[in-house]
Amino acid sequence: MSTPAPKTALLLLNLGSPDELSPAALRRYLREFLSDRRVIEAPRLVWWFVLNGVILPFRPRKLMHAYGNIWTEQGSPIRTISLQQQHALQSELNRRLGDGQVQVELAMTYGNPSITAAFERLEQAGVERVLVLPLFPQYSATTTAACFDAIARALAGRRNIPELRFIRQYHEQPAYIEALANSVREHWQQQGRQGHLMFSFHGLPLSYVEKGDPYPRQCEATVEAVVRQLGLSEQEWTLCYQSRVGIAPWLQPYTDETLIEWAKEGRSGVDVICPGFSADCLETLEEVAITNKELFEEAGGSDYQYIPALNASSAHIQLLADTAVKQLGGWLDP
Ligand SMILES: C=CC1=C(C)c2cc3[nH]c(cc4nc(cc5[nH]c(cc1n2)c(C)c5CCC(=O)O)C(CCC(=O)O)=C4C)c(C)c3C=C
Ligand SMILES: [Fe+2]
Ligand SMILES: [Fe+2]
Repeated sequence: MSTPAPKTALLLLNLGSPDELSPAALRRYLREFLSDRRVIEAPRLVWWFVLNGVILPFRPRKLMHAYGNIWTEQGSPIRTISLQQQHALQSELNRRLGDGQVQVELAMTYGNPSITAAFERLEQAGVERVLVLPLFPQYSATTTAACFDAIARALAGRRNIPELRFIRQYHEQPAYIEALANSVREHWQQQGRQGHLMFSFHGLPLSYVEKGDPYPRQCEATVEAVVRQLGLSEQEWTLCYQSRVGIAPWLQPYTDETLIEWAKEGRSGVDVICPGFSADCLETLEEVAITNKELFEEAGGSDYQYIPALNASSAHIQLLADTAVKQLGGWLDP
């Protein structure tokens, strides 16, 4: 009889969200998130004054209203949806590989459930091999590499660390492209098709890209593949970047400014999809689906629709399972 393979886990990572809807919880979350050097590259001393003197005293109160618009009884949507993804993926991997072959865990880079707590649970379960899947399809140092650093920090000082594999990106994976294209087609069937399809991605400071972050090239590759599948002409789609913070230039064109410009030009009818967000969150549900719609309509536009993220849809779970299984090669019982 051969010895069974060491126990294996799949660790899903997303960005994180405040624990509760209160200024104190928001401040705690923002402090952790915006203290990460992967996210903010400004000189430390300057940033310390900006964070403690400008951002933390004022932004939590402003964000209370934004989060209040999307908060549910279960809490923040990104956390609820990520938990649904974890459970659905656990069932799918049990079905594909057999019960108990791979334990699926969830953690957030910032806040809870924390990466440290996830590794503690895995250690208690006797897991010796961990495949890490950051739920960011397009690689960026600000997100994917921040996950890597957070894992290293969580394991620092441990005597026994597990064997690790790390998935860097899946922006061009055929199943991802197909899931996005199908979600657009389904939306068109159910809600009607608007004249233009906008792809809106979270932005990045331009200086990060100039220093070598490949993120925008990967966003472009995703969009090119999806529009090819949908058979769209150049005039039927636009790629934009949203959610900029601060006064430095970020990736352009900006989503909000583009929408206002279109509305002023008398162009109406736009479907917006956000392929970089694997779960709906503040930036999609509040910024894109509510605030940007209001901006568009106030500037004279009409017929604006948001296409939900892939979330815990069957197509999404299948593609995440495919991605994981491919990377688990050699780790499982034959
Ligand atoms: C200021 C720097 C920021 C960079 C760089 C950045 C990159 C980046 N972020 C995401 C995904 C998400 N960001 C979210 C919220 C959010 N992002 C920033 C700042 C930067 N993000 C802030 C300050 C916040 C908090 C809200 C706000 O103050 O506006 C979220 C949503 C979390 C939630 O609770 O729902 C996600 C998801 C990506 C993918 C990305 C780079 C590619
Ligand atoms: Fe962000
Ligand atoms: Fe935002």
